[in-house]
Amino acid sequence: MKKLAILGSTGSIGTQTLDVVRQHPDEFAVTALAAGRNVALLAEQACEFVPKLVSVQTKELAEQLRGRIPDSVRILWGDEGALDVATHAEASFLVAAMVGSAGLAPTLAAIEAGKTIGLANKETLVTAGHLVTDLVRKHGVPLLPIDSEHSAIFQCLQGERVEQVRRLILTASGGSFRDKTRDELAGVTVEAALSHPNWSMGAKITIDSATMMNKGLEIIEAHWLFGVPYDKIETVLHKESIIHSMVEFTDRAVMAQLGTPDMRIPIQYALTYPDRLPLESEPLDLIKMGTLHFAAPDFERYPCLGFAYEAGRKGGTMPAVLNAANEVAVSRFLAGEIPFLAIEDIIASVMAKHQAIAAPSLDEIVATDAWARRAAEQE
Ligand SMILES: NC(=O)C1=CN([C@@H]2O[C@H](COP(=O)(O)OP(=O)(O)OC[C@H]3O[C@@H](n4cnc5c(N)ncnc54)[C@H](OP(=O)(O)O)[C@@H]3O)[C@@H](O)[C@H]2O)C=CC1
Ligand SMILES: CC(=O)[C@@H](O)[C@H](O)COP(=O)(O)O
Ligand SMILES: [Mn+2]
Repeated sequence: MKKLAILGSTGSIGTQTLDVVRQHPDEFAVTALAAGRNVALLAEQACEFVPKLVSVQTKELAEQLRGRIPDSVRILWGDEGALDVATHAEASFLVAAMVGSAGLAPTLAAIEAGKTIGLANKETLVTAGHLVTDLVRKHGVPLLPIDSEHSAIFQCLQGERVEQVRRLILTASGGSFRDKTRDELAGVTVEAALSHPNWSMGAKITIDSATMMNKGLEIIEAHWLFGVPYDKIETVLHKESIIHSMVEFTDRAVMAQLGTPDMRIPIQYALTYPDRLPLESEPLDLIKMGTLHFAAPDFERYPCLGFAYEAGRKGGTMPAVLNAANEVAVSRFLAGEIPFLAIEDIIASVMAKHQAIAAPSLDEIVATDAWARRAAEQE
């Protein structure tokens, strides 16, 4: 029985992880759950799975949970609560599915505590890729990708040697505005931006998908997960999201992983790796699909892709700045404060003001993240 802790249990990845657990009650148990503000859903989850520990963002929210969940479930809150969930002694596996760089500290603590990490929270690797990968090596813990593209690449690399990789090819749907020109983007609404053509995901990643910053973050994520340099990481527009990514090897053989767009498949693969288990999910019907489409990404149409390559290649604290500026800009767009195209302007402007620090410590990353957030708020 694998015992799980989940950061972000009330989100899109968190709830789909619990769906996988529901399908395999003899394989998985839930030990600890951390959520943000959704007390009602966390209470339901706690009643259903009866973990040892739950945590929410504030003390007030924790008080709202009391009396609504079994007495045996300990209730914590805040950063400390999330840290205790991530490092709970009885859990061997952490599903890191909080959104944003808030997931970094508890994920680092879980690695230090020897937990296997199922990583959905890509912002963690973008912000502090060198620290996460060094710590994973030091503690000998597996870091298993949940992000669909990285799970695909990970599956394509089974039994292969990374030195024999010619290219990683990340597929990109193009997001909610893929059929619009840049001029048409000026007046788009939050509601339209939140309508992803293929995936049902949290609000932040759905906006990232529309700006293609999601693919930019995924390029940096792939660099750290697979140790492949940026000039060997490419993207291709693939509007059906059926091929989840590809690897080209030195002999020009290309491996691809395909499937219906259902995140429970990569989530379950991380949970069961190196085994596989059955999963109740829509089968892929290529005959019904008929055709799959591919196109080159246009860096003028999607400047965030270029920002991500620039930040990744510059390294040091620059990816943390890219990420923090993006997080603030996306939340300002979601709040109706700025237009869609201002997201890109804010990121470019904050990056231009930053002098990257090489090989930063955690304290330097945390300080830089805070600086970039303030700068992005003031733009
Ligand atoms: N959704 C998807 O299909 C995919 C997501 N990812 C990545 O996975 C991560 C999660 O995405 P997704 O599930 O879509 O996001 P959601 O917005 O759906 O969920 C985010 C989760 O994090 C919780 N949370 C947010 N802030 C805090 C905080 N400060 N402290 C504790 N908990 C917090 C939320 O709690 P609450 O709702 O209770 O406030 C919620 O449980 C992201 O990094 C995303 O990029 C990667 C690939 C695919
Ligand atoms: C499901 C998943 O992994 C997302 O990151 C998804 O890939 C977003 O789609 P696009 O960024 O390709 O629009
Ligand atoms: Mn992805």
